[in-house]
Amino acid sequence: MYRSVFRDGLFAGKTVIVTGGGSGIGRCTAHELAALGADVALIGRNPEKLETVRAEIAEDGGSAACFPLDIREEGPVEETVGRVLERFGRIDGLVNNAGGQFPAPLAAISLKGWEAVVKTNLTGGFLMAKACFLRWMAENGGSIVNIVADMWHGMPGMGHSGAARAGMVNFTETAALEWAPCHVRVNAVAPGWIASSGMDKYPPHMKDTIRTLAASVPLGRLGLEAEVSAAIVFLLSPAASFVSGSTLRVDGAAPNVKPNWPMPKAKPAPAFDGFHRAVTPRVLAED
Ligand SMILES: CCCCCCC/C=C/C(=O)SCCNC(=O)CCNC(=O)[C@H](O)C(C)(C)COP(=O)(O)OP(=O)(O)OC[C@H]1O[C@@H](n2cnc3c(N)ncnc32)[C@H](O)[C@@H]1OP(=O)(O)O
Ligand SMILES: NC(=O)C1=CN([C@@H]2O[C@H](COP(=O)(O)OP(=O)(O)OC[C@H]3O[C@@H](n4cnc5c(N)ncnc54)[C@H](OP(=O)(O)O)[C@@H]3O)[C@@H](O)[C@H]2O)C=CC1
Repeated sequence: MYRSVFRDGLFAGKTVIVTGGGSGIGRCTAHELAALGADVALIGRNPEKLETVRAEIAEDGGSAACFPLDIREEGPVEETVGRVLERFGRIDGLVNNAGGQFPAPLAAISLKGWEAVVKTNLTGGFLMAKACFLRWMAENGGSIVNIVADMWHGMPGMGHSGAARAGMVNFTETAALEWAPCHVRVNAVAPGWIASSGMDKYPPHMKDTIRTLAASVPLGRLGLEAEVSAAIVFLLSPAASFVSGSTLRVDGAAPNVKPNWPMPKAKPAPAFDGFHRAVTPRVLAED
């Protein structure tokens, strides 16, 4: 009889860390994993949000524990990964989901703001992955899923975050290569425009801009948190046992839908001048 890989208890006896597990896509992913039998380690800065999700999971009969942490701090990251191991005895999966940004034009981003975003979306994911690898996965295998966003060809207002996400895609591909001999798979999920609770933090005019983007998405709407979680869970699971180094877009076929945030007015681009004409190949310069 054929036994499908997709079955109840798919994650029974497994432990998965979900960063940013106290809200939005992370919360939804934590619920999905717990419903499939995983012990879930919830990470985020706000202990109350984590505790709410832990209690929701417990009420559904699942298993979760809270580990308040700012993923940008190396010492606390290592200490927290150690505490997850003490609590659950193993780490089979890591979902590097914690992240975010404040939409702002590049010229308005201070060094402090740039570093806050890049450390959240790139450095923190690296620290978490490295700690899980060194403390457990190098010896026992595992699966890591990094949440990014498809902004690597540029996105107005998201320069800090886009640079970090592009870096995270490269990190994903490099870690997949370096850690393959240890049976550690590393993939990324790139959500498009998702109607998540994370968007609640954006100012009203930006939320309005995002709502209007729905019409430009080929599938005709914003995505749902659960639609991103389903992709994350697939990549974590044995169903993806030959998938590593991939970035899976979950965006309704909308990699190029860019927001029209209020940005400084552009000056017209300079015209083709004499200097350029002098160095332009003859065939192009004839007229
Ligand atoms: C087709 C593909 C589509 C892809 C679409 C992608 C769309 C993405 C959507 C999402 O990601 S939705 C939800 C994600 N959640 C959030 O974004 C949460 C909100 N953001 C944050 O919490 C922060 O941005 C953070 C960096 C993630 C958290 O860092 P931290 O708490 O350390 O930040 P702050 O203390 O608030 O600020 C630090 C520093 O940053 C500067 N700054 C903050 N806001 C602005 C701003 N609006 N403009 C310019 N600079 C800003 C500022 O210098 C702060 O320093 P000080 O004020 O303390 O000097
Ligand atoms: N919604 C969307 O359209 C898209 C979202 N994404 C990305 O998906 C991920 C989830 O987003 P979403 O659920 O929408 O938004 P949320 O804001 O709900 O989720 C972000 C989570 O990250 C946590 N977090 C932020 N900074 C840190 C930190 N330094 N250390 C630990 N935890 C941190 C937050 O918790 P706390 O504040 O308590 O620390 C929060 O729970 C993010 O990386 C986001 O950028 C990507 C593309 C599109």
